Amino acid sequence: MTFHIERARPDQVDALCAIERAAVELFRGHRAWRCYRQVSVPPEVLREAIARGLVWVAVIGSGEAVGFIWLDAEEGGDAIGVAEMDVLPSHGQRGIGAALLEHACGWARRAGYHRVDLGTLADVPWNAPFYAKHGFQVVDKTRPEFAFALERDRENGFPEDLRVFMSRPLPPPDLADWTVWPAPAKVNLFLRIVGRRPDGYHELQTVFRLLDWGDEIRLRVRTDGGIHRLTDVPGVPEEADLVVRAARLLQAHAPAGSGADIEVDKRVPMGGGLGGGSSDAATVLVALNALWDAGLDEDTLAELGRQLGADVPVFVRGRSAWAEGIGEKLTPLSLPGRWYVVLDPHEHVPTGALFQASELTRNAPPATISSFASGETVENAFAPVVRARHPRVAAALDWLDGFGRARLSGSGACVFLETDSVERAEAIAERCPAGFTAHVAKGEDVSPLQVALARFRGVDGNGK
Ligand SMILES: C[C@@](CO)(OP(=O)(O)O)[C@H](O)COP(=O)(O)OP(=O)(O)OC[C@H]1O[C@@H](n2ccc(N)nc2=O)[C@H](O)[C@@H]1O
Ligand SMILES: Nc1ncnc2c1ncn2[C@@H]1O[C@H](COP(=O)(O)OP(=O)(O)O)[C@@H](O)[C@H]1O
Repeated sequence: MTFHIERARPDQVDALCAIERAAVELFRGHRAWRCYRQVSVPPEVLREAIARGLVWVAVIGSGEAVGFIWLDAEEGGDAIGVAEMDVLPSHGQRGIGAALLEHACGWARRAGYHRVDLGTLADVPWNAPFYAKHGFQVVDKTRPEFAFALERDRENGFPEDLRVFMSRPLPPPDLADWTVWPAPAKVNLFLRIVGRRPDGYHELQTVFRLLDWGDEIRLRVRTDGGIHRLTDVPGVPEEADLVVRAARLLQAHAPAGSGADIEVDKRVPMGGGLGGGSSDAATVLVALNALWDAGLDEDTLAELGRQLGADVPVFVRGRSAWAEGIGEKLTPLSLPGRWYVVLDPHEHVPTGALFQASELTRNAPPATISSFASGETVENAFAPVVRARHPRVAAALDWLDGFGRARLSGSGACVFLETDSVERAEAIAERCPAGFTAHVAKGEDVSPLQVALARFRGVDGNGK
């Protein structure tokens, strides 16, 4: 039987939960059975992992998913964990688990991770012995990174003596092959327009909150100077794509012959006010600067970014920030830990046209960081204009307003609500009306791109 491995889709969540339930049946009679029977994969958490590209499925000819692997980046640092791997018992013994494991480890290596960790059972042949065959070694279970998992085991009554933690070191990524980079989305926690420059651009004040969710950019260095985008982005021709424009802009500063193949996994809605295109461009600038050994400093990269779009510098610098000017004068902020329900009304709002709207308030009195921090300043100058012109966005704001204070991000069309806990954000997202799409994302002070860059730098220790 042939199968292939691909990224899981959100509509496969139920099928994957069913695979997990079926796989657990193999533990009947084992000491872990009682615990496995009671605790199952939370679908909403799995859905969030799928949205972050951390789940892969094995699919057979009929299109049926028969196994999956789920990586968990929560551990932080240079390691990534295997949260779950299951294959339908009816499809066991066919190398599907091994292929899923290799696929996920290959991705982790290309993303610059140094190690894959997992927790499993010592005495079950398809657990620890299987992983040992695939390069994992038992490690000290008192290591701090396993404390949380052990605590959960205790709560769930899991047989602690049979629990082992295993690690597989990953070789450094081959920098001449594909490498994988995050391009996080942002929301604007408020947005005020305080003036207009002679060139027509608007002076604004905003707070950019970077998120832990976004697009994925894959890069493969070329030595013939070619810049090629290998994936289609609907509505964006190759030459107009900000990833291609960013690479070309950087080329002038890179060693002769520097080129790249580029793949983009678009997850962030385009023209949604979440800065997806700007973030893609920033990721290309930052990652190719490292891969090409171009040696540009952050200020120079941010200036190149500004030439591509007002929102690009914040993604290059990679800190949630208070912004002024056209969005390029940035003061990093350390913001409280918050989660966001981001609602996509599936509407395209043209940024340029909104900035030209005659009814836009463009002479607001300047706000201060303290008025923002006190919660007094949360409005978005575009919101009344977008509400009046785009009824779908107005409907999304009204629905989300039912749970708290909904806000527009940037010039829209996406709207969001800030919450104190991931559980509350997920509970709201679960109730998302048909016709809108909800995403749950965590606010980050430091961009996942900077975290990835640090991982890659750690690979050879010389700043590459
Ligand atoms: C409104 C914001 C808020 O974060 O975000 P989005 O809604 O795009 O995410 C940004 O200011 C958008 O930045 P970005 O999308 O990079 O804008 P650009 O490509 O530079 O400009 C698009 C058009 O918007 C207008 N523009 C943009 C920024 C600015 N400060 N003043 C402007 O007048 C210009 O007419 C420009 O032609
Ligand atoms: N890689 C890209 N991803 C998304 N949009 C892109 C890209 N390259 C160019 N664009 C163009 O930039 C526009 C704005 O994109 P985006 O940054 O996603 O939204 P926003 O500026 O509203 O936050 C899109 O409508 C698209 O035409």
